[in-house]
Amino acid sequence: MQGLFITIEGPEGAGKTTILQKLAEELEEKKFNVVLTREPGGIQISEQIRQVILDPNHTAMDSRTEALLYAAARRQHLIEKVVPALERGSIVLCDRFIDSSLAYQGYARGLGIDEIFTINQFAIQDLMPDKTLYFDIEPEMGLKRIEKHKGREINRLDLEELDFHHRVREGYKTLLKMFPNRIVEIDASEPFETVYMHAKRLVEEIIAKKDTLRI
Ligand SMILES: Nc1ncnc2c1ncn2[C@@H]1O[C@H](COP(=O)(O)OP(=O)(O)OP(=O)(O)O)[C@@H](O)[C@H]1O
Ligand SMILES: Cc1cn([C@H]2C[C@H](O)[C@@H](COP(=O)(O)O)O2)c(=O)[nH]c1=O
Repeated sequence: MQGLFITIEGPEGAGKTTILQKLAEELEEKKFNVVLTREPGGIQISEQIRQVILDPNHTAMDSRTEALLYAAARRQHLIEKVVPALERGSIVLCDRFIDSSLAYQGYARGLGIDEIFTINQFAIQDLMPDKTLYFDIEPEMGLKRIEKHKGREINRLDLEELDFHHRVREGYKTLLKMFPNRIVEIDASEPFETVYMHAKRLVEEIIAKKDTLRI
């Protein structure tokens, strides 16, 4: 495909959404076609699935149901939004993708990284990101940031115990070892400008390797 598929990953409150928004604005100013989107969500059907998954009242949700719902939301979002954008030659910046399922459901919930990869393979049919930026942060620091973030809804996964959030981070560390060529780590505990400049430099390097992207 003509475009570039970049995903951004990390525990809660790492700064993914804020940095992606700024990056997208700057790339658009430089005349790139950018599609900024998120998972679960990004299109109507997947946003509705998101509400079901993340509703804090849904405490009875089974872990496998949760994993399948994330994969279903991913499938629809990929087919309706990501693939057409890549075919048009856009840069797709996606806030979370398959690695979230591998870290949260596969590792932290204990369902198994390989098992979760298999059900997701049915959903994505080999369409993996070109590059993934992993924002690393201590869960305590990330959770403190989202507590302070006015207007940020607290969802069902935010409410998991601290141990769960530590396992999520361990899960991501495992993925870094499994996919060393695709996933690159950024220290997200640094001040905002430092994290932003690091992410921006990496994205510019990725773009420079692909010369078909400018409008
Ligand atoms: N490097 C930083 N230092 C301090 N605060 C930050 C930094 N980056 C982002 N923030 C602030 O932390 C809060 C959470 O940021 P953001 O929503 O971007 O995180 P996130 O990784 O998308 O979180 P989640 O995945 O849980 O939605 C926001 O209030 C944001 O302004
Ligand atoms: C895609 C995906 C996400 N999750 C979790 C990670 C977060 O706790 C929420 C999404 O909230 P955010 O504010 O948009 O970051 O869902 C997951 O467990 N598995 C996934 O595949």
